[in-house]
Amino acid sequence: MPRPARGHPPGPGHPPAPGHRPAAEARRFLRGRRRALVALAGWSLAESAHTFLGGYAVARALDDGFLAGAPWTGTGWLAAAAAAALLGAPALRGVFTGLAGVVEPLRDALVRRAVDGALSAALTRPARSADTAAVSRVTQQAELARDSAAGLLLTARAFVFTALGALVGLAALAPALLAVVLGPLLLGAALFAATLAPMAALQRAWLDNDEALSARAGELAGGLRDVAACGAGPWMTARTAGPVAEAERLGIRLARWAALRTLALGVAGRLPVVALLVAAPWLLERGVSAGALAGALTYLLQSLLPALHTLMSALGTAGTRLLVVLERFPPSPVPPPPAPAPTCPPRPAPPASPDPRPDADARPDADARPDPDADLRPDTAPASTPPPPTPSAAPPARLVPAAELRGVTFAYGPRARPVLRDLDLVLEPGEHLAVVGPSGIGKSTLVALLAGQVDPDRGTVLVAGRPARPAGPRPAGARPGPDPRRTLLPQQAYVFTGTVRENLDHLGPGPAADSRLRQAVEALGLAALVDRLGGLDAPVDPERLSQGERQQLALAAAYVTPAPLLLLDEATCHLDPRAEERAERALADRPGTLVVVAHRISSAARADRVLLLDGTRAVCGTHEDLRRSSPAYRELAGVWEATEDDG
Ligand SMILES: Nc1ncnc2c1ncn2[C@@H]1O[C@H](COP(=O)(O)OP(=O)(O)OP(=O)(O)O)[C@@H](O)[C@H]1O
Repeated sequence: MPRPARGHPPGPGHPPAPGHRPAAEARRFLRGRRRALVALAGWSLAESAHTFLGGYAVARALDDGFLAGAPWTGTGWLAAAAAAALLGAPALRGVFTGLAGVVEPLRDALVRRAVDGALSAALTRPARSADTAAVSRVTQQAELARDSAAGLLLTARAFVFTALGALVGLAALAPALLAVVLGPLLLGAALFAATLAPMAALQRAWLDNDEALSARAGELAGGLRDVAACGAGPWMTARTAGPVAEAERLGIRLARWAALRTLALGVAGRLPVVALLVAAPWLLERGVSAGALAGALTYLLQSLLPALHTLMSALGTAGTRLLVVLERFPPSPVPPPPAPAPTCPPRPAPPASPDPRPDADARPDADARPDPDADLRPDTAPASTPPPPTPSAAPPARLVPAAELRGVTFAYGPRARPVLRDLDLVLEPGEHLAVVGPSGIGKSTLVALLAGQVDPDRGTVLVAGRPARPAGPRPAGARPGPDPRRTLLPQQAYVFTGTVRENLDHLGPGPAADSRLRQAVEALGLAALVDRLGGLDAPVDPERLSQGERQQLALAAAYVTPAPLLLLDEATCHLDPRAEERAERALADRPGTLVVVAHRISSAARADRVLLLDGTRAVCGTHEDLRRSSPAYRELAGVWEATEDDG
């Protein structure tokens, strides 16, 4: 039977994980590749020899050769420059080999991380739809990251070593040349560097907004026909106007920064040449030769400026792209820091009033059928069991909590991601709690912990002050059967071939009085059904009951039981909203504590408090509190309201 439609807040495709710092991780990665980087630097140094010779040979060819009337000497210097360029080829080959030693492991690491992330998400949250984006991360995005990193590394080292060769060459020709060229060069580089961080931040914001816009457009596109039929165009426009305006605003800001970056390129690329030409007479006066001036121009125009231009473009495009792509990969699988303990503390203590159950500590007689109210006393340990862990934080005047989770962490397996982490929850006697959250988030797991079906990996689960799942063998003389402290109703109602009476009182410790059964039938609105079946002693054929009727009988049985804690895990999912409301109100009014895994907003709104599970975060409060303070709850409530309206 399909479960009722439920949703969880849509989010951007794969937003960067909080605390995910690709730049820091990149530094760590590079530190681990020192040998490959040193090889790359060595080959780059060899390659930079031809940069040095490029300008120096031109200067010598002019000063010692062509201008000095020795053309063969000049030709010899030019031939030496050409030979250096040819000898640079093996060095270039070495550069690419060194580069592969850095970027191929990067690609492998990213692929591994994407596969690990997708597999662990699939194992821990199988209920979620498949992470199809992982395919793109394993193929295209990993390639993109590898190519961008290679381009960036190649141009960065080309610039560093070209600049080294050129600056050494300028200093060798005439130190005065350096004084003229260095100022504008550094000014342009500083201007460019200043644009990097703001542009990266803007590009990231632009991308996030773009993803949010596509998600919203996708959401709305699915209902276009209904939007047109209902005349909801203006509403739809209002829903998308925000991201569209934001895209425009970010686009304009990006364009402004791009203009500043172009200016920086102009300053760094053209100003040194202009400065050299303007300063030429001054340089000549100081004994700088015509050949040295021509050599300096060769350094600028042929080596330094192209390298600078390539570096700036690469940083601006490949650099930003790399940063953004890396953010799409799940962070490295280091154990996540413990999440701030999500707490659901007890409700404020009621004003000092006498305990309505004066002998709350008295153990009900195990064999006699106690009156309903007496049955709801917190069940204390029999004398033969070890003393319960005392909830030491509880002030003396407070009742023993109906149930308590302290720092509970639980995972379905030693290597699985925890479903619940460091969860604190205190349920007061008589309280009505609704547990909500997206599919597969851990609501049933929480109920299973309270029902003592599973043990927490860390932390404590207490029911009526004692471990939810008592350790060790059953004390001698203790009656077998369900734990009298709680009753769990799962989604699939248990109704068996027997009489109506047997189906109603099988959860209790013994036969229930007729008056109690009739009270349950009345409270749950089952009179018509019981009459149709032929009364309390009529036989029940479960096959001839609807799913809703089976759930109603099971809910009536829970009403009859004296268990002080009732756990409903979607036990009303086959009831219509009115029948669900009637059942929940009846069970909440019955003395005892009620925990309901809710699948309708109306069900959550009825509860005293709502616990919203949302990944490692959990928030708790009244329906109104959460509506005000929790965007995730508002989103969930919105989806439910839409579903209920449709229904
Ligand atoms: N027996 C199990 N073994 C392994 N994983 C499990 C088991 N039971 C549940 N899980 C996983 O634990 C996570 C929490 O499951 P749980 O049933 O508690 O979620 P839920 O919020 O109740 O979901 P739903 O609303 O869909 O019922 C899910 O990812 C689920 O696949």
